[in-house]
Order: sequence, then C-alpha cells, then structure tokens
Amino acid sequence: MDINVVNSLTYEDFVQIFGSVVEKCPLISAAVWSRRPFRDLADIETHITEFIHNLPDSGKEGILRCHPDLAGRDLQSGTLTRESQEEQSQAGMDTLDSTEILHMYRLNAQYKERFGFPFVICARLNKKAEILHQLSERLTNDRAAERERAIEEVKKICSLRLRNIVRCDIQTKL
Ligand SMILES: NC(=O)NC1=NC(=O)NC1=O
Repeated sequence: MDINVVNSLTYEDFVQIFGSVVEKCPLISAAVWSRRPFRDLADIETHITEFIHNLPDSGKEGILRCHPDLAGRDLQSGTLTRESQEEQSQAGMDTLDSTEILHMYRLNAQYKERFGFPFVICARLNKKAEILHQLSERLTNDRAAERERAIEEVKKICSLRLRNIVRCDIQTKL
C-alpha cells in the first residue's frame, strides 16, 4: 500500500484497515495512528512493536488472551476472524482428526492453566508437527520467558498481516 495513501487515511479508515494486524487489538493501531506520517510500512511495524514492548506485563498478557486457541472452539464453530481462519487453515489446523484435536485441546488447556494466557505461535510459519512440538516444549518455560516468547510470535503474526495488506494493494494495482 502506497505509504502516502496510508498517511492520508482518516483515523477511522486507518483503524479499519490496520486494526486487526494484532488479533482483536484495534487499540494498538488506534494508538499508532497518531505517530504518522510513517516513512514506510516497516515504520508502522516499528511503532506497533514499540507500543507492545512498552506495555506492562498485564498488557502483554491481555494481547495474548485476545488470540483464539489453535484448533480450538472458535475454529470448530467457524467463529475465527478471517485472518485467524486463513492462518490456522494454512497450518493444517482445520484438517486434524479427532484424536489430534483432543491432544491440542489438552495441551492448550495445560498451557493456559500454567501461564494464565493461551499458547500463541505464528501459524503461517509452522505446520502441525512443529506447533505440537513447540506447545509441548514451551510448557516448560518460566512465565516471564514464555510471555516474551509468545509476544515475539504476536509480532511475527503482525508482520505477516501487515505485508498481506500491502500485497492485496499491489494486486489491485496490477
Ligand atoms: N493461538 C494462536 O497462536 N492463534 C493463532 N496464531 C496465528 O497465527 N493465527 C492464530 O489464530
């Protein structure tokens, strides 16, 4: 998306377009809007990651809690956001058999019980086997380390969603 177009967006249009780059956290884009004009898309990403970085632990955990479980209730009931649906499908979460779904459900529940926030991973960069491996492995982290690790995954998801916005725009230009 042409950065001059982005910089000329009204607040409402900016949040409409960028509000879901962090799952169900339009507040972040609403806050970043006031940092315009942006040099480029990477500049928007920098402002978003700085906003997240400067949040207290409770704020970071709040962002994590806005993420739907992988292969969880929202996927099964078709109530995922468009972005999450695409990401989870790409990772093969929508083709698990009943045993795998139950296994994911149990590990997600165990993880949430231990940390108080859901397991978050950038689904577009991982397939089923790696997701299960990471979920089991990260369960042994301490809370502070795991919070930071999960926030790093949120930043990867955000980065890919930002580029998706740009790619769509290029397509409309072709
Ligand atoms: N709990 C999660 O990691 N959820 C997700 N990761 C993604 O990349 N998309 C999701 O919905």
